[in-house]
Amino acid sequence: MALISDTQPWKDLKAHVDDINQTHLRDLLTDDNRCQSMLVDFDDILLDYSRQQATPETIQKLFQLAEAASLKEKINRMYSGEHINSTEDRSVLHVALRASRDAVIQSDGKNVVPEVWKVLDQIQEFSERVRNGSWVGATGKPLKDVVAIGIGGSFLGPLFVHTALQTDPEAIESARGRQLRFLANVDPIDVARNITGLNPETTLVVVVSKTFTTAETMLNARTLREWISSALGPSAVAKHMVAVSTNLTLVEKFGIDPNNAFAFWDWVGGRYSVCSAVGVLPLSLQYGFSVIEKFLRGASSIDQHFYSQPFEKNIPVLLGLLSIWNVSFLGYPARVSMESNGKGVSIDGVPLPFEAGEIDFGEPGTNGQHSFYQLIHQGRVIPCDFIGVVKSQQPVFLKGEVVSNHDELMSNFFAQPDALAYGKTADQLQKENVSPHLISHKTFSGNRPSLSLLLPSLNAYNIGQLLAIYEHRIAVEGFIWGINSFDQWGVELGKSLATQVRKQLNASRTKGEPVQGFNFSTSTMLTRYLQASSDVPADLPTALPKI
Ligand SMILES: O=P(O)(O)OC[C@H]1O[C@H](O)[C@H](O)[C@@H](O)[C@@H]1O
Repeated sequence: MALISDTQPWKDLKAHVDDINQTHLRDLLTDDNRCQSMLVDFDDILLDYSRQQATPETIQKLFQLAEAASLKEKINRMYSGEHINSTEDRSVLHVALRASRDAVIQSDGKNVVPEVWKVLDQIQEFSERVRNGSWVGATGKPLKDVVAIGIGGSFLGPLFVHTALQTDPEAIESARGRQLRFLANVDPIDVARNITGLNPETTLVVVVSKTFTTAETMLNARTLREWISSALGPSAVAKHMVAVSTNLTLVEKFGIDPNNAFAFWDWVGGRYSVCSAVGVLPLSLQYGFSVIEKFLRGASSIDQHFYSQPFEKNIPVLLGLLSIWNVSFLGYPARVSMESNGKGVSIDGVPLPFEAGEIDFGEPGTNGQHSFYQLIHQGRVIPCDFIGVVKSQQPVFLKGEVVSNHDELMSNFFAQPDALAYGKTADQLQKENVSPHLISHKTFSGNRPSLSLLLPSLNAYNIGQLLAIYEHRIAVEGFIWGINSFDQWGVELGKSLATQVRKQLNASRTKGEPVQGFNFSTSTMLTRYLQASSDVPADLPTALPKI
């Protein structure tokens, strides 16, 4: 049960922090050989990590750490379907979701690729029938709008891809006349926002839930089932609701025809499920299967790259190692992560004596410049990823402007990393005749790490690549830290406490039972809430948003 922090390479890196603290990015960036060695080119994607607080020596030491953590073996074990998610005794095979039809990927002695393609073929067929109007709603009208109900991994991945594709020329063409909306939050306001302007007669609801038990999703699903059946009669549900789940028994119990259920498997983690029917079904309904197949191919290209490239040229490995360096050695707390790596114990349950996992935030375009960049330039040190695209999805040129609108955007992409790295010294400011009382305010320390990822464009294929790069980076970090990036026990406690509150609210409203079993603060709040909302009927009548 050795921890990675007990190994020599970890200790060497700890000692190396002092060397790095003597450097400044301003100086490191003058070394062209160093910078050249920190560029990686793959399939027209360019990674530049020269603005990391690292020297080639740091990178070598990180490779030694990777060796001590048996990174290559762990990657191989993932691809070969071993149960690396040990706390749930499961394989971790989201790479199989985008493998080519003839690939062989085993889980529990069985090649899973044919099952994957069976569902993909089913999605292709179904989405084409809906899109070409041969599958119609209960009143004979084509279903042009889709509401995908799901939360967490059953929402965020598909939303990311949808957001990126919405402005892609090919995707726009194939989505003409159609709408895709996502209903995640359980707030009734979100139901109201979602159904505004939609007609049940022309709407298809896709219920997306790995377990088919998530409280928010199931309540939203029952709400939209009511929305459909109160408008079109209960038999309309069969034509207007389909499901994506690993639990097909519960899908049937809910009242959805098993023929209209799209399966996936317990070897797909919720957060890694966008390439399963979770994402592929709603996105194919909106954009057509052929566009989404390109997205899968992009992800697959990174899967092969991650599996086969040596570490020096391996984008997800480099990103993962640099994250480890920033979080566990330089002590920077933020960057990009999802629930996967927010752990306090190793995969064997040993408390970690170092920080693992980062806090994730970001903004598209220059929105960040106008909100939180002040903090990252002069306040806390927060390593940044800048993701840029060479070719805009929607170029705009205005006569008389100095540059195109995309060039304007990209000016910031190129400038910000240098602003963070170099900063601005008091000396420079004096030379510019800045008044003495403003010098300290206008000084930028610089030496703030970032990395840049330049993609050729943002079409479905590149979106798939971007997704897979970030998925695999998380895995690399988890493999090195020795944590399980594939379970999420940390979200369970809140859910079970909510169950206790739900029971109390029901008992108080229906039987007038006093609030009990909670601490002083929660009891006071709950009592206040119940008193102030005593007009909520005990026996709930059906009432949908009046919008
Ligand atoms: O897809 P479902 O079973 O409804 O789960 C939805 C979400 O629930 C949990 O909170 C998990 O932490 C997420 O990983 C998951 O994506």
